[in-house]
Amino acid sequence: MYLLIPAAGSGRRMDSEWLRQGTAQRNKLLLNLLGKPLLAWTLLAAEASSHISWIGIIGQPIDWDDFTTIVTQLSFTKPIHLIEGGSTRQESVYNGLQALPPDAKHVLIHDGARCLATPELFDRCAQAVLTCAGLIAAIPVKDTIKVVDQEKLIKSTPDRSQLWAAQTPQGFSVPLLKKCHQEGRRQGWEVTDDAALFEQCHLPVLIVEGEETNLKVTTPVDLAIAEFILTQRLNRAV
Ligand SMILES: Nc1ccn([C@@H]2O[C@H](COP(=O)(O)OP(=O)(O)OP(=O)(O)O)[C@@H](O)[C@H]2O)c(=O)n1
Ligand SMILES: C[C@](O)(CO)[C@H](O)COP(=O)(O)O
Repeated sequence: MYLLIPAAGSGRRMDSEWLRQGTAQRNKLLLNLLGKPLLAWTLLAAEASSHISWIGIIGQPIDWDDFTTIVTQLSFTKPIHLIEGGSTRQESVYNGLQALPPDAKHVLIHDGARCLATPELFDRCAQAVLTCAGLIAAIPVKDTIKVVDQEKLIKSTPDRSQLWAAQTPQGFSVPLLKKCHQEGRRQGWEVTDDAALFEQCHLPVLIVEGEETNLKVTTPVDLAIAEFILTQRLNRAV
């Protein structure tokens, strides 16, 4: 199974003081999490998955030396390719799709920032994508969600039983996802995940049970929570 890891973001929602960590401002995926860069944890889970056989890291060229160091230090056995990212996640994934080998039939896409996804989740998604056109890992929403207008007045309260929080991995048939991305570019659609392009093209996307711990490190609080979860996990493994 082919895996693309978008890792070309700028981490605007991560406080800039945190991003500096005493040096120049850098990609949040290079932040230290229990002695390793955040991205290393994501890659370790992909390496441990029994279904992933090819990994493409989509990054900005300025980070490539750091990414190469991570890969070298962790002695990965799977082939890892560096692909140039774009100015949005959508553009980065588009570039990733163009860089897949021509024989790639299915692909998983997983945010570098979701560094707590387990190898089992990768495997579950990799198996399921062989039987459907598109899927995403997701979990039921725990909060009551409000739709709000510009004046911060509540407009409605959607039925929670129909709400799921989207995660990654997201998996797709490569030719279909390429077509959806092309259509999105043609029509100027701006989306925050790949499933949204499938939806806009009226293609079905299946939900695969995600993981509550599979959070996306977006703000400093997320980094603290990730550290806590990872510590618990590592202690349990001892
Ligand atoms: N131009 C971009 C923007 C984002 N990403 C990646 O998409 C994933 C999800 O994005 P997010 O967490 O929002 O990361 P950032 O864009 O870095 O954060 P922010 O939105 O706070 O700036 C991350 O792994 C990020 O590196 C990417 O590959 N290319
Ligand atoms: C793909 C994603 O992780 C699903 O939750 C998410 O949409 C990434 O982008 P975001 O802008 O941080 O929501």
